[in-house]
Amino acid sequence: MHISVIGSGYVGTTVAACFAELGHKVTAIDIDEEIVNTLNEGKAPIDEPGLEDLLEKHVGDRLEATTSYDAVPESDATFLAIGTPSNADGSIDLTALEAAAEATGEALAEKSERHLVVIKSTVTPMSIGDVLEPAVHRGANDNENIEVGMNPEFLREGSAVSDFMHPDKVVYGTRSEWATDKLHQVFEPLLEQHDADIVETDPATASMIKYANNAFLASKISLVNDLGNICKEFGLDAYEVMEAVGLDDRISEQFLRSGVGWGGSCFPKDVNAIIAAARETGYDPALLEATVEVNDRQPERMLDLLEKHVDLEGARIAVLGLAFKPQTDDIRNSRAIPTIENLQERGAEVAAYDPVAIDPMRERFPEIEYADSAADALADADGTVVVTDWDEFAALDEEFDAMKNGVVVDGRRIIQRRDGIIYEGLTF
Ligand SMILES: NC(=O)c1ccc[n+]([C@@H]2O[C@H](COP(=O)([O-])OP(=O)(O)OC[C@H]3O[C@@H](n4cnc5c(N)ncnc54)[C@H](O)[C@@H]3O)[C@@H](O)[C@H]2O)c1
Ligand SMILES: O=c1ccn([C@@H]2O[C@H](COP(=O)(O)OP(=O)(O)O[C@H]3O[C@H](CO)[C@@H](O)[C@H](O)[C@H]3O)[C@@H](O)[C@H]2O)c(=O)[nH]1
Repeated sequence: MHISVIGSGYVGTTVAACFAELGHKVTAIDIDEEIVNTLNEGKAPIDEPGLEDLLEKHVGDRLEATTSYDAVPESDATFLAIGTPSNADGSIDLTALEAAAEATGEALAEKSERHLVVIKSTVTPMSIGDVLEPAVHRGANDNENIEVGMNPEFLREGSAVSDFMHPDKVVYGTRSEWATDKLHQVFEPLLEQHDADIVETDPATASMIKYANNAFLASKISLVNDLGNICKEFGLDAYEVMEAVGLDDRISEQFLRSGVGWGGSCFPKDVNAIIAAARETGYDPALLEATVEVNDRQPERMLDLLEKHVDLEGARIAVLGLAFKPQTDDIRNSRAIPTIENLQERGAEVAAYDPVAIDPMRERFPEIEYADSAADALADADGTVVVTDWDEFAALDEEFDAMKNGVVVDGRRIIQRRDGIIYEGLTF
């Protein structure tokens, strides 16, 4: 099949490269010329394990990038993977996606065969029928050959390629059997090599499945953090407790790591978006609001623990980890951001370190010190907070001896306890 993928960010680039790996011919379309040029050199515009290998293999052969929508009508199906950021009130901003949907429609106005336009972006259920379908049809001058479907994406950053190639489920949100068959043709090569559940439903339900998935996972972590805070008050180790709880199949051992909370480009945006969409109907989503509240409190709790040992006014505090999770340089909604802000409010001087995410954080906080290594950040520090669970932090040992005052507050349970440090786990 020939597939056009509109938007070459985290999702679009991964999807385009993986579709090519599955044997499809792919045209990746983005309005950003720099991204398009990078892709056409066989390089990845984002840092994801395995992505560049796929691009090197397929660019110039099955995969091509362009800023033009000309290839859209020549393709058999079009996937839209455009960002859906948050508005100030938490609702999603559909401006960029709506523009791309309309441009896709325009490119398909004269097409005489049926064509499926698939929303890959995360969008609230009502926005498909209310905004995106009308945008595609408006652009296409109501060409009746054009149909819109929804295929939510569940990949995680840091393991995007592997997650895409090994999904638990593939969701087809369509309005016709023809569209379901078309989506199945796209995913057949993947499903031949990997056994995944197929969910066939309508577009609005498909998009709600995505929100319910993320809201559930974020709430699971917030619940574990709430229980973890209680464990800490009782002098108990939440990790020991949750390891046993996770043995219950109904709960599962995944996403039970308590600590400084969840960040990234999805959980905060998506939980707030579904809260905002629910409120618009008049419903009060009390549990999801608590999910956000517990998460917002964790960085402050970490600093309260630090302040039990160190007067933060004028103190030098090492912040280990800036990315929202390991294996990525993405700092969007990283827990490091409220941690640094909070340290600054309490009068501390910050010495920050991350193996890959210093450059993006420098744009957000140009005024703080960035160390070249964890050891440099720790040298002469009055205290340390651990925000991201990078493996290299687990290997730290005598580096702690260079601290002025060896207080370590571990927000991810990654640091080995040793003589010479005063260790405080956030929930253990
Ligand atoms: N990042 C993830 O891990 C992830 C996982 C699952 C779902 N999602 C969802 O997928 C969607 C995309 O997320 P992302 O992180 O890839 O976004 P992103 O911001 O990284 O990428 C979006 C891309 O779209 C391009 N673009 C904007 N307008 C365009 C237009 N009119 N035509 C062509 N290209 C255009 C931008 O230049 C950018 O490269 C969002 O709805 C997000 O919630 C993201
Ligand atoms: O037990 C855990 C697991 C995760 N986290 C934190 O949760 C956040 C999100 O982690 P993760 O889910 O691994 O990364 P994302 O790339 O944000 O992926 C989520 O968001 C994507 C975008 O919607 C979805 O596609 C994925 O299925 C969903 O896991 C990170 O800050 C993690 O540190 C914890 O605190 N404890």
